[in-house]
Amino acid sequence: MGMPPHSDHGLLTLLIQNGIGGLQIQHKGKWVNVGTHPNSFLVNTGDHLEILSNGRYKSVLHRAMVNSNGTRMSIAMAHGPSLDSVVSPAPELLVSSEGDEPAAYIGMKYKDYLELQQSNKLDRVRILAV
Ligand SMILES: O=C(O)CCC(=O)C(=O)O
Ligand SMILES: [Fe+2]
Repeated sequence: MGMPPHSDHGLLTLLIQNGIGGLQIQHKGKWVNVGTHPNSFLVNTGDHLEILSNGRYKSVLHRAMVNSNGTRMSIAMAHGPSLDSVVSPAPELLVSSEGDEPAAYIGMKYKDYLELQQSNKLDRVRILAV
């Protein structure tokens, strides 16, 4: 099964793949193939890690391509906060010895974020870019 370009919600996603490639990440504007390594997890950074870290860790834009070499199977395990948590940049990261750093993201309840992401309104674009 293929998947259109998106970034994951939550902090981190752990992905197990069956050895058939097809996952690609966007790096410097180009789609790059991700290899499959046996007995390993692939870890994707998610939107809420980007928000919490005030942009220090960017969520990765990725997609899954189908191919004729075999059936690709993967299991993705998302990890995020509780649904009622408001996620915003960590206050500790907004002050440093060099002065104040502006918050680059507004706070939003995780549940509301998921509803927005799942709605058809955004056509599965990267929600942080909206
Ligand atoms: O097919 C894949 O490995 C991608 C899965 C994925 O990106 C997701 O479930 O969010
Ligand atoms: Fe994903």
